Amino acid sequence: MHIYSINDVCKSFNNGKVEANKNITFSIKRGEIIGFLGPNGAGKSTLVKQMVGLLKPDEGDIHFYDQKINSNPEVLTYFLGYMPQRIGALGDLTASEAIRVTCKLKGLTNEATKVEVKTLMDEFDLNRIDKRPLNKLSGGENRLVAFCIALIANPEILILDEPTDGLDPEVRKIVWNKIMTLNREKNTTIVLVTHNVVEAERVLQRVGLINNGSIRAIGTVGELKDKISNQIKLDLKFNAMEKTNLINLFKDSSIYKVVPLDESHFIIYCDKEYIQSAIKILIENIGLEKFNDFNISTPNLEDVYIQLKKEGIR
Ligand SMILES: Nc1ncnc2c1ncn2[C@@H]1O[C@H](COP(=O)(O)OP(=O)(O)OP(=O)(O)O)[C@@H](O)[C@H]1O
Repeated sequence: MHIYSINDVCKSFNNGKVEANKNITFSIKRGEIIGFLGPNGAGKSTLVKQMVGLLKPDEGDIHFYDQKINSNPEVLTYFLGYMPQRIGALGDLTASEAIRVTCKLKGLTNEATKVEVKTLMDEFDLNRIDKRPLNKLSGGENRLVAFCIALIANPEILILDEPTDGLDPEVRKIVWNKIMTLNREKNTTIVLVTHNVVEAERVLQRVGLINNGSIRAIGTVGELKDKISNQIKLDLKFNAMEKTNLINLFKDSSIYKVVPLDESHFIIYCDKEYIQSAIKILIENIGLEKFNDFNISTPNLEDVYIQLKKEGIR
């Protein structure tokens, strides 16, 4: 049975001017780790806010097991841990106070609350920042507390909106490890939003790529990579003066897809059989001496993401 079923969900803002989610449909099985990737403003947070009952879909419906949550989000309270992008309401409390209050809201006894506060404060080394309220902590510290709050009472499903955003590499590793351990040992279902494609590729079992409010592709990391498996990638860094030259060289081609990352950094994607001619074109028209870096590789999930973001997957 699916833990979540999302059917044809649409959500817009500003009297329909901003279509944040358009006909979103997918389901989630118990014990999955699924993540949503997409550029800023793609509609990821809007989607998870509807899944946790903070927003109501304009159209379509969301079921948690067999319960429709559009009109009855309370059913989620005991099953769900949610980490929002920003902690607003608890900002005047310290980490331990915020954890304690959330334990009480979740119905834990005094004794269980005491144990939970101590366990989380110790596990994530939060005692060192417990003198200041959450709104006086750094962005990363604040997000770590938000992550801990989502873990309270060992929920069956965790919905995490950019859990590692702003965390330093060491803490990021701790958070990803915790996510994987909970999934492996307690079969916790994890739904997350992230911009970190490289880390996501290691952790996620299924990925949904969202752009302009729609799911553009959803599947296992392998399935998404298969969409571009016959491609090869040329990563070029060169003198910015050559930018126009390079764009003009390939602008009428349906064989080469040129993606600018910045003024002097470009990626060219093409099917494997065309790579030699791409190199020939570059050498003859620009010259090897103009390139600061030149790298050929097979594409990874990040490339699926880059292509989706810039132009859409072919
Ligand atoms: N409460 C709101 N009122 C008006 N517009 C909104 C509201 N919430 C979101 N939007 C708009 O809906 C679109 C989708 O926003 P959303 O926050 O879901 O994107 P996102 O993919 O989570 O972006 P990011 O990666 O930047 O967090 C954006 O254009 C955003 O400006």
